[in-house]
Amino acid sequence: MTGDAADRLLPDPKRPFRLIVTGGGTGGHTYPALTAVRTLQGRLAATGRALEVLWVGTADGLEARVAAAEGIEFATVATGKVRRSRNPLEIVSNIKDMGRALLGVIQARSIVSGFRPDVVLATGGYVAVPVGLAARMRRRPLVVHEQTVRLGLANRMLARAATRFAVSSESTLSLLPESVRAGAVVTGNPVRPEALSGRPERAVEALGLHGFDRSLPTVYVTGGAQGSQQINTLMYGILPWLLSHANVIHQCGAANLEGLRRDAGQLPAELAARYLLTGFVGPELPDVLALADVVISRSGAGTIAELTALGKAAVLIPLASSAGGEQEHNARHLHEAGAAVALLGNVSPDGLRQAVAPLLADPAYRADIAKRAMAHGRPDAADRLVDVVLSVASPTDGSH
Ligand SMILES: CC(=O)N[C@H]1[C@@H](OP(=O)(O)OP(=O)(O)OC[C@H]2O[C@@H](n3ccc(=O)[nH]c3=O)[C@H](O)[C@@H]2O)O[C@H](CO)[C@@H](O)[C@@H]1O
Repeated sequence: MTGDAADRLLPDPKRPFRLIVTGGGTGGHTYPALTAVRTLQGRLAATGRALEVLWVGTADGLEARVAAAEGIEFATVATGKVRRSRNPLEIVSNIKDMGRALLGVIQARSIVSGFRPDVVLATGGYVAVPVGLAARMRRRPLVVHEQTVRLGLANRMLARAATRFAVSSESTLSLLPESVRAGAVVTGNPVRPEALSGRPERAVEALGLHGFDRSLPTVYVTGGAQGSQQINTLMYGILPWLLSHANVIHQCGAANLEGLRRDAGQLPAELAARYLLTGFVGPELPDVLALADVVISRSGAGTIAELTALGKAAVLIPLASSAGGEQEHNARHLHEAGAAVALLGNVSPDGLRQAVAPLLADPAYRADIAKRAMAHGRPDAADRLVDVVLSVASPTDGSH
């Protein structure tokens, strides 16, 4: 949709567009929400219109910190976790949580009535449930977005309340109730715009990678936001070999950094010069991705969205216990399309070495996988989601 469409939806161009965004708990729910907000803001600004945003989340979730850092107004509601258990102790917790969930709905109703949003955008996590239900009760348009191929519990609960249900992958459509599927739309998973515009040289400067041998390929190893002990262990099984063929940036998770630093201290100096070990890659992430020729990674939804939007050759080692096996699904799906190399089941250091070696040795093979990966990317996912938000927008008439 263009700015013209936004004009049609908001007869009074001076009146700011009002959005309630809700979702959080983890980065997976938080960052796509933030990207959608920023994209909507940009689209409205292009037509000279302001955006008023209220983020409804939990005080201890990542979304509270992100909203504060971005200067987004923030409100909290009570949330309750729903467990499926017959354990008597858990039943007591469940009753308490149901009470909190009810309180959350009452609080959310009052927030929605007070803010009078043109649209409510929910991106998953427990907190999205009361806010989504309140949107329905107050008859405000509700857009629900699912990031992963499997439906999260919160989104399953909200599916029937949604005005439009947006998913990141075609394969999720069949999991939606039939009545919801008809109006569902595949947008992809919004990738923060800066992730797509990294520059290799900036990574070298910012991270002090002056010992890297630029005639060799660079491998970025990542275990997702928390790091992965499985990937760390595999890496230390192949590290001297890997460093004799490549430069390596290894994101190991903040909690694992100290222990691995001691092991890295054993590397010969000429190999150590080509190795950067870090707990978490912060604002340099886009530049690190730009520098990487090969990525060894978990297959969480956010990472997959970035790697495919950019077109990166990747070896994927899914987290076996991810909800509904979604990481395994992501990895297998790309592997079957020749768009990544997936290592499933019990992975050995030798298995990893055999998967990585041809990617390092053969730039044409690497480029082919990268090209196929890119065919799965949706760099315009945030724009598509914003299209959906604008298409359901209904100006409030003050009667709610
Ligand atoms: C352990 C777990 O429950 N994982 C889930 C979690 O993954 P998790 O949040 O770990 O992984 P995702 O791949 O979704 O997102 C990670 C995000 O953090 C960024 N990043 C990562 C490391 C780093 O050092 N710096 C950095 O900025 C990545 O670029 C990416 O944008 O939510 C995802 C849903 O979205 C799910 O698919 C995963 O199964």
